[in-house]
Amino acid sequence: MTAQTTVFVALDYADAQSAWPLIDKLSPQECGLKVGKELFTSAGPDFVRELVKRDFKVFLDLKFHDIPTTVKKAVRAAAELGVWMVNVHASGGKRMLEAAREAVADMQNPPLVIAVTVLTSMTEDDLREIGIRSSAEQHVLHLAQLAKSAGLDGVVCSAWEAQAIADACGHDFIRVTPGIRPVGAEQGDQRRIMTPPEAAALGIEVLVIGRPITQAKDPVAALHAINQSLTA
Ligand SMILES: O=c1ccn([C@@H]2O[C@H](COP(=O)(O)O)[C@@H](O)[C@H]2O)c(=O)[nH]1
Repeated sequence: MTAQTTVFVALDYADAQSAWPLIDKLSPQECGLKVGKELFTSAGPDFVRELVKRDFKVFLDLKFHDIPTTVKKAVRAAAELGVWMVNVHASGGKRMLEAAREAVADMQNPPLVIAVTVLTSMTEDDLREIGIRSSAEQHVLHLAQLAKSAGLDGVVCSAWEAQAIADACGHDFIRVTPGIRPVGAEQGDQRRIMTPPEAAALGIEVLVIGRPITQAKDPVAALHAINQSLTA
């Protein structure tokens, strides 16, 4: 792992019981943990609090997307779990993004609040189907600048757009990139993908990696190999 690139393991398990065997073998020094919709819905807030208690940096990936008041309350509830980072969808608009920021403004140790731009599973054909005519990179940049102007800390994007975001939004605007695939790993439903060393070479702060680790024969060895590849 380089000084600035950290792997967050996406714990996309059905329930806490299925997730603990891997978590018990991991240390907060070698990775952060991402809890998404499936595991949070089944395992709940106490599971997240336990990860925080074990000193893991937790990215609670619930991608809130609703009216500003609802998002503000949801972000606050997520933040009070003690997590390191929470997120919302940038396409909820500027007032919604500002509400997300305001939700944690009075906290002593607020989580980072970031916005999802264009899902890494989406192609330009997918964007056209939902009425977006610009290229994926242009749309990601537009949403990243909107998130920046609303005072958010960074964005979820694909590694393909990471350099353009740093150029447009500055180097302290965090880029969180799923869609990371070691050479030979199955692409699955991801479309805008990059290898871990290529992404680290771009200085990307957070690499989110799920199935290439969790579905490996030896998930801990898979994580170690990825961390090694970042420093090679
Ligand atoms: O644009 C996005 C936003 C979030 N994700 C999440 O990241 C992980 C990726 O898992 P893999 O198994 O490595 O594909 C997953 O939890 C997604 O919900 C994303 O992939 N893309």
